[in-house]
Amino acid sequence: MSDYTVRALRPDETRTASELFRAALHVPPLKDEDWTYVGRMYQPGRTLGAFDSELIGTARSFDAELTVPGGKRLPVAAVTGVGVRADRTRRGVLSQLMRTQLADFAERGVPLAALYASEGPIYGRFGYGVSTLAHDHEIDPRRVTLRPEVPAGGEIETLGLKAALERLPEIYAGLPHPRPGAMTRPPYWWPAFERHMREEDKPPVTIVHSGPDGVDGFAVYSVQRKSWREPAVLDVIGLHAANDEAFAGLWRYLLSVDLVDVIRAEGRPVDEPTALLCTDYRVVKTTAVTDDLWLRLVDVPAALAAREYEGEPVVLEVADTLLEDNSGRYRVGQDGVSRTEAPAELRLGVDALAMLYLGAWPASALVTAGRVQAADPDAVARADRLFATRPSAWCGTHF
Ligand SMILES: CC(=O)SCCNC(=O)CCNC(=O)[C@H](O)C(C)(C)COP(=O)(O)OP(=O)(O)OC[C@H]1O[C@@H](n2cnc3c(N)ncnc32)[C@H](O)[C@@H]1OP(=O)(O)O
Repeated sequence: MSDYTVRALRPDETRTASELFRAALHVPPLKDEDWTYVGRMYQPGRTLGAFDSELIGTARSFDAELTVPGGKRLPVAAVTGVGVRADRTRRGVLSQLMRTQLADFAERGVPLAALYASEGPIYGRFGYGVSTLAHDHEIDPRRVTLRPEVPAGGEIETLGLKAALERLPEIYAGLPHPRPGAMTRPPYWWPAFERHMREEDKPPVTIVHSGPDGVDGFAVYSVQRKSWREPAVLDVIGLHAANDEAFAGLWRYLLSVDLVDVIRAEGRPVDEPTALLCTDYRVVKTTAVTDDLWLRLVDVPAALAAREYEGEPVVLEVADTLLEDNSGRYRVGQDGVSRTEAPAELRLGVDALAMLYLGAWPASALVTAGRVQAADPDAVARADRLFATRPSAWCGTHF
């Protein structure tokens, strides 16, 4: 028996939860003036607290939608704000918070949950798997020459902080986000973005791209230089483009900003062709390949049925120790998904299923790593084809 309880927090308790979470991340508590807007990111009823004599752990979530292969958007519970007090870790507090949270998502019929992980070993045990990957790039802009066929791009408008905060929610919502893993940005997301924008020493700059049909892309960046003796770094905080002209136009601008020694663009899609814009492919260095979004299939049959597939069917046997209703065999094919009594061809945990689901990992790689067991070796190539996706999965909305 645990000597603590877990319950949903009242609105007047969320600031204490924020302080606990920030302390767990080694950052100071928010000032009163910041809390006035940051407090708005707490969706009512969605912050859990673990208590013994006082609050010792917390986790929260907010509602959004996630694009799945084929283009449908499914409800997703975006999980964040997870922290346990340093003097109460490794005694099961997070596990209890995660179990309570997942049971709540399942009861409310939310098919997916997702998060960004602070560390790799934490969330697999709760059924989350790395379902999108990202590249970190570093570019020396002085060495870049764009290839002659790169589109000219359209008009660029620069927005100050106030205008950016007012206009970006609508601009983001108006762009197509076709990649599997793309997420909507509901009102509960934007206060954290505002906090990030206000936190920077040098206020970030927003540029908006317009083509013949109006606004079709934007980027947010900031330039940091510790002293005049040190290199100036332009950090691309976000870049979303609806078409090739907008992608080229935004990069043309970023590459032309003066007094910049290094451009860093972290967390970009793995198939984004930034290097292909340049005459010298090597000037765009990939400095890291990282996990982007971790996904959890809360309702396996609903989530499997919502995406599209191509090719011959496979029979998967899924094991889910936390949400037992998900366990069982599924025939997955381009003609649909159904539960089946047919023999299992591939066996996997619900965390490995999340890694397959958006197409980030081929089934064959998961078999090689022992994450999927192939009862029928022929099924591996079929699963590779069935779950493959283009363009590559990417979320690009950190929370
Ligand atoms: C989505 C987000 O918000 S990401 C931010 C997550 N928060 C942080 O990283 C803040 C700092 N860390 C913490 O607050 C805590 O250490 C937490 C939340 C990561 C873990 O909380 P705990 O209450 O210690 O986790 P709990 O005791 O339930 O651990 C469950 C299991 O996970 C393991 N585990 C938990 N955290 C870690 C970790 N960081 N590294 C490796 N293993 C871990 C435990 O050893 C335990 O394993 P076992 O079941 O085999 O014994």
